[in-house]
Amino acid sequence: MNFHTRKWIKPEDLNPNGGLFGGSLLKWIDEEAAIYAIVQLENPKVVTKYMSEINFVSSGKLGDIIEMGITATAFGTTSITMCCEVRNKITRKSILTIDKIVFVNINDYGDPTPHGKTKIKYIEEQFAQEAEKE
Ligand SMILES: CC(=O)SCCNC(=O)CCNC(=O)[C@H](O)C(C)(C)COP(=O)(O)OP(=O)(O)OC[C@H]1O[C@@H](n2cnc3c(N)ncnc32)[C@H](O)[C@@H]1OP(=O)(O)O
Repeated sequence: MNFHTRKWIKPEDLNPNGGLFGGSLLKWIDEEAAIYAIVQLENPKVVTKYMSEINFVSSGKLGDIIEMGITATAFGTTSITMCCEVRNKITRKSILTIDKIVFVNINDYGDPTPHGKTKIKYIEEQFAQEAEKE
């Protein structure tokens, strides 16, 4: 799993007890998963359909640097399924895991639409292929 996006935990991200607010984390994950799905399916119109159990493994605190990792585990006809882990960038301690996040590829009317993708696209491979064509 590649960990791309990093966040620096700031005062506005905390809950009243001083730990990282779970709602903030989920908002970041939903956006991260949306971006991942948009890139993989090559369509900006994707929606969150389903999230499995969310395991808040350990808490984040003020000043922590965390990183989010998402990877595709299955490509359906109109859907893409991903798993997610958030961890402390310095200690590598796991903060959260989600086994299954499903996004659906939609058309202009909001209806599920086949995306035609079957495997993970790696940006490096795409650049290499484009360079070969030139
Ligand atoms: C990034 C964001 O903030 S998006 C905002 C939050 N999300 C939303 O507002 C989405 C609201 N939901 C919807 O609009 C609709 O439910 C839709 C368009 C996503 C799907 O409509 P549905 O009628 O359920 O579609 P349908 O039954 O054809 O299923 C579509 C795909 O989702 C999958 N799916 C449906 N329900 C589930 C579920 N509970 N769990 C896992 N996958 C599911 C199906 O298997 C199908 O995948 P496939 O084509 O790869 O086999």
